[in-house]
Amino acid sequence: MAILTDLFNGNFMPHGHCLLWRPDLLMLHVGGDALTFIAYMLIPAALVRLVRARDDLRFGSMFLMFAGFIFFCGATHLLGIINVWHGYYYIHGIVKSLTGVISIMTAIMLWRLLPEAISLPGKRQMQVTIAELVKAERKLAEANQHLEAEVRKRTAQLEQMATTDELTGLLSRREIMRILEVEIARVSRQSTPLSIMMLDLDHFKSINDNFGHQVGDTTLKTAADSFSIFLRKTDFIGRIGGEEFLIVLPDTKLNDAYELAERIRLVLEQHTVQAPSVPACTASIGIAQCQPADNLNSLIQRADEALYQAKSKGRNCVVGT
Ligand SMILES: Nc1nc2c(ncn2[C@@H]2O[C@H](COP(=O)(O)OP(=O)(O)OP(=O)(O)O)[C@@H](O)[C@H]2O)c(=O)[nH]1
Repeated sequence: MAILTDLFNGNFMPHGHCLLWRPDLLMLHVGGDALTFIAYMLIPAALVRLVRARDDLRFGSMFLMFAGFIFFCGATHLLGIINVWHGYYYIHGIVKSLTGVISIMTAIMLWRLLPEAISLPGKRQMQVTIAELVKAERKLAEANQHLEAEVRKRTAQLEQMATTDELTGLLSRREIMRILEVEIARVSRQSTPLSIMMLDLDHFKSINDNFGHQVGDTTLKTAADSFSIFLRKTDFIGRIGGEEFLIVLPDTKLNDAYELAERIRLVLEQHTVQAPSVPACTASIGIAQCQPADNLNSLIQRADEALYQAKSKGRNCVVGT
């Protein structure tokens, strides 16, 4: 209270040459310096916070120099207030000199950075660049989509090539064997019958030799078509060798497989005549029903043995085991 009274009655007069100061003049100077001091402490704090928060900030060291420079300016204003009542002119001088040094350094740094700062792209230029980037990105996404579609198409083609025999369109050897393995596993789980048919065209070599490879190819295709007519949707047929085919018949007992084989054999004779000069093609067929102890190899072997017997019996016949 005593200080406040002194302050306003004029007794608490400034130091030194300021003896003539009046209370209103004193308030004006002290108030102005105090506000400037507060602002000059808050600004560096904000700048330091900004630099610490944004590691991608350009000219971060310049911001820190500004922070230091403003801090020292604030310190001189603080000493300006203190020196009204005390005579710390020496300290004030040192702080002013430091402020001067850091101000000069900041100014030099600013001038050195100026060309780089001026050359930074402006807002409009940035907008143009962003628009170009967005356009390029869209084009890239389109190209990517196109590429993905192409890869999907090629993958489907490769899958098709791996599972299908190119000439006849039937399943490939690998695929029909894979299916047979699955069906054998199903037999042991569900105890349903499963039969297979091994079919080999007779004297096919002579067709090739007498009428050419192309006629041989056509015969193979026609034969494949004629087998397929008799098969159910649940049956599978594949080409497992040059003129050798394997038919997998789920849910089929040996007798039924035998009947089906006879029908296929008979129809083949009629279907494979391409021209009056080309003789009809016949087939020898070996069939086998899957037994509980069978695996892929043993089942195939039994059907193969039956086929061999059919060949030995004079061909164009069916043998079952
Ligand atoms: N045109 C054609 N011929 C093929 C193809 N694959 C294999 N061959 C031919 O099929 C013939 C098979 O001959 P062989 O193994 O002696 O059998 P085969 O003449 O039918 O005699 P058997 O089976 O004992 O009745 C060979 O001449 C092969 O060149 C093919 O994709 N196209």
